[in-house]
Amino acid sequence: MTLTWATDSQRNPTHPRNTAFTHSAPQWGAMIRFEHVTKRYPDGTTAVDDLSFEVAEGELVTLVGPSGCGKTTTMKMVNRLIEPSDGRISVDGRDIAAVDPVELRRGIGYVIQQVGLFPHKTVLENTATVPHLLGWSRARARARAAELLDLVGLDPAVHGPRYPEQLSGGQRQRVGVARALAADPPVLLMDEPFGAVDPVVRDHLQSAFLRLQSQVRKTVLFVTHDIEEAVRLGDRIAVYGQGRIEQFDAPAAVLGAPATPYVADFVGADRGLKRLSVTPIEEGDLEQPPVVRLDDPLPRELGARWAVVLDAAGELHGWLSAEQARGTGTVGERARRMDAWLPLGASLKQAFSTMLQHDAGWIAVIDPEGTGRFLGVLTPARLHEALRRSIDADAHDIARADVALESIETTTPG
Ligand SMILES: Nc1ncnc2c1ncn2[C@@H]1O[C@H](COP(=O)(O)OP(=O)(O)OP(=O)(O)O)[C@@H](O)[C@H]1O
Repeated sequence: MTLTWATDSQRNPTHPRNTAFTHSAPQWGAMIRFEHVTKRYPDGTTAVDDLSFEVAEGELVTLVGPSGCGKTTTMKMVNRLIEPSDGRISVDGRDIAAVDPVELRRGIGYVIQQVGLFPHKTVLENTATVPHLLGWSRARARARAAELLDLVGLDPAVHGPRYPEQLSGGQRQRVGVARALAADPPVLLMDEPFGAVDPVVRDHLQSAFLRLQSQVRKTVLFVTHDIEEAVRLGDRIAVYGQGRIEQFDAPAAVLGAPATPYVADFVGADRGLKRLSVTPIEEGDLEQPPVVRLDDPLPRELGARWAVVLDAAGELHGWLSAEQARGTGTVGERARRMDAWLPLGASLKQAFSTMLQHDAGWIAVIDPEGTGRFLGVLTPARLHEALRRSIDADAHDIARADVALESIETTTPG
């Protein structure tokens, strides 16, 4: 499949997604900028109060907070479904007050909880809606729609001809995402898009969306009231109090150093556990067990309780215990399949959950680039060390920031 979306931010080492535990503002260009934005509704409610923040190009920012704190109002001001009472919002450098709302919305995909698919149109037709409106030829719009369905994990041949009511809730949300992306908008607004599905489906949708975002690198504002979702998806998180942002920071920083007692309370006492979601498995976390090949003769002595079994191409096949190694024949005749594996860069939470799911004492870690190359194994002890590393690194960063601040204060004349 060939996609024409911009992916420059993917290669940019200063991009927020590529710099772990970013505390500072992004160095990449701002795509969405709020400057002193206030929204007062006619009945006197101040939904958003003097809000200023920036979202970098290709960055995914989650807006999280309790019901009624102003998240949806913030989001709807970006595509001018709601007009601010005060302040200025710009998208890609243009003050949106001066942009025709219809033109503005062409560059902004919008995904909401109740997907709002047209019931009398097929999934493929639904997905092709915006390209049609933009005047694309029928063939081009349908080809694009098929490509998008594939990208969100639906088979265009199977699901494309169906009607929305013939899909599950999770599948409908995927169509909603595909439809929002169909005209290739640089900006995506997502308002609790996965709020109406059960936790298991939600988990799948989040994983699928993260994979998708790593390919398409849209600038995303994502509203949720679920701190776990905010932490898992966001490059940075805006934690809302009443109409104001209490903290705007990388997930690890929000978990590691809540800026106010309100944020600490919102994040919850189990924030150490939530940290598992934002700490990736790194190569240095892996152990190197003995390795044998599928067509090797059984080695008799492994020198360990088990060994990893690779196929001729070096891809993970399974494992072999010390007892199984003692017979005669080839490794392939005795090896067991290994289902507990993850790509490098998956979160420690995924690692922990995979261990539990497969009742495995360790998990294999493979190359994330799709080659399937075996890199090493993660054990519970190493998982614990990785978690400690993450906490220590954060404490160190925060201490460093304090030192930097002190030295500015002490060296500033006057
Ligand atoms: N049209 C309106 N008129 C008056 N007040 C409104 C209007 N729309 C929203 N509000 C109020 O503005 C505040 C912020 O609402 P908003 O929908 O932005 O919150 P939210 O954080 O998205 O909440 P939720 O998570 O429940 O969707 C709330 O107090 C809400 O009652």
